[in-house]
Amino acid sequence: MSRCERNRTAQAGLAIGLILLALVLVVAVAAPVLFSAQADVLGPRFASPSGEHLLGTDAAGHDVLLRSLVAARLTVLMTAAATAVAVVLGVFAGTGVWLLRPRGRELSLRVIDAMVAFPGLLLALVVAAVLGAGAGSAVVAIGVAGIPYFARLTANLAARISQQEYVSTARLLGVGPLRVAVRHMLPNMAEPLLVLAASTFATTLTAISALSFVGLGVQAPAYDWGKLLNEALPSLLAGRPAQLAGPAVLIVLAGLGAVLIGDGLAARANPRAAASRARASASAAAAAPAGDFLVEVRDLRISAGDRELVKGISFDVRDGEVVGIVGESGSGKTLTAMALAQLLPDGLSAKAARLSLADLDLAVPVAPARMAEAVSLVYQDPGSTFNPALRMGTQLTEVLRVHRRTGARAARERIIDALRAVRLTEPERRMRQHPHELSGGMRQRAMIATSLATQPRLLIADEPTTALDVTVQAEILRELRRLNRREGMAILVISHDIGVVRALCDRVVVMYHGEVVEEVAAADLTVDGVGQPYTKALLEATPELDHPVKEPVHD
Ligand SMILES: Nc1ncnc2c1ncn2[C@@H]1O[C@H](COP(=O)(O)OP(=O)(O)OP(=O)(O)O)[C@@H](O)[C@H]1O
Repeated sequence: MSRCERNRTAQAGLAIGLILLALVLVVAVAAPVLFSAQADVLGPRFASPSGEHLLGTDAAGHDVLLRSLVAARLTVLMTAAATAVAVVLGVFAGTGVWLLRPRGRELSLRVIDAMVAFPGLLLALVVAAVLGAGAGSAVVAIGVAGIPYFARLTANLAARISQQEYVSTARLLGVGPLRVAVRHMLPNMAEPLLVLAASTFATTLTAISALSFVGLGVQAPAYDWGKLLNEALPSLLAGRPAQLAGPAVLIVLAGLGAVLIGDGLAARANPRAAASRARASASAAAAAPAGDFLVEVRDLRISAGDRELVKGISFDVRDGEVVGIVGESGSGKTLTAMALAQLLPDGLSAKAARLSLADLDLAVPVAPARMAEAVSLVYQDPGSTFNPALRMGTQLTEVLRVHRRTGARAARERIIDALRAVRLTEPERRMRQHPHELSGGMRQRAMIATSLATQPRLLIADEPTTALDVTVQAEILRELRRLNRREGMAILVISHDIGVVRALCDRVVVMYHGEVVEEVAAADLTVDGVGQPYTKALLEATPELDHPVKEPVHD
């Protein structure tokens, strides 16, 4: 079956699932109102199916069909409650795990893994036995047994989403972990959590019914489908299966509906396609600005355990200067920038003889609010820079609202001004749009605008044009250069493309295998001007850009 056919089948399944579950819900709502009294009327015992009693009667003389329909409400309520316990507490636990420090997180994940490996129904039986038989304890027991599954999924999703650039951006902006979790992470987990919730509804239904069937769930005179199955057992053994049919068919229909909905939702889940990459190129000349060192890096070493990834590099950035770090993939450019932004991934450690930004000592943890004032980041992929679940306006104004305590209206006006400054068209409309409604170039302009909002001393641009269409690249580079001139803000540009850094930068640091091999003025970036064979090879592999970036700036 082709992928397209599979998708169509899943969508048809979703529609059937929704219809089935809707029917069960209608029965659950209406049947107790319409048939409660009739379902309690006693007729002949063990009557066979007939026009009067379509599925016959039970040992006490109750109409089996009416009791099955009436039992829908209690069964669905218990199932929904137990599912809600599993979802809410599981998501809470999984998010909490992500908020812990790495060691606590690791330990908690191992505990969750062990609980997932423990059979859920066995755990539920233990909990139900401890709490005593009853509908309430069945809900708690089955709900508790479901918690580890949601906790593990949430923790795994949180680990993945926390690597997204919009989360790093929020962290750099000083947004607290709880707010990051609630605003930026949970909305992006909704889809997989919904899929798991739908299939959990089905397993919870059978588990709740199983508990009532073995006598640990609903107690007489109340009844759910599991209890009706229990009562039908003697009839089944006596060769009268009809009594079983009502609850059994309804359990299957409700469970099938939930499973089909889960499958349909899973098929609709549409993982974001990786952005296509293109290469930029450029040419021109620039004057090297002078001034005090804004950034000082001395003997910076970044390690993963005992593996050294950045091996004692040193360089400086002056106030107002545009410095490029160039080198092939894996040479340590991004890690160097992340060390400067204090955003190194877990498991990596940095030490340096000196690592400073203006008066901030970056070798020790700096309060996020101060970091947010000092550094801004522009990432490679403008598609993943923004949270897809939030409107542009909400996220663009976040930095001002969190740090400057700026009111919503004033923050909006400032950001609209900033969007105008980076020449984004129709800024008011953009604020109302979601990230996917903007082109890559627009999103990158918006990112640059928001990174200017705190008037940072240093802007780190990590491959700012790599993911953009080739026609947009030169525009964005020109925009960065213009802002550098106008705002006097220093920029550290990370790129594997020597053409980009030559076009944009005053000075270039060339990295190779975690070391600085050469530092050279951008004006000297010619095959004859550089000293190292590695830099020459990079230059020889670089095409020229048609449009100059360092054109005069007229503002
Ligand atoms: N979290 C991590 N744990 C372990 N190793 C890592 C981690 N992040 C990066 N590395 C390794 O560190 C080295 C430098 O990575 P870095 O991302 O700084 O390279 P880069 O020069 O920016 O490359 P690219 O242009 O591909 O992003 C690479 O070998 C990479 O595999």
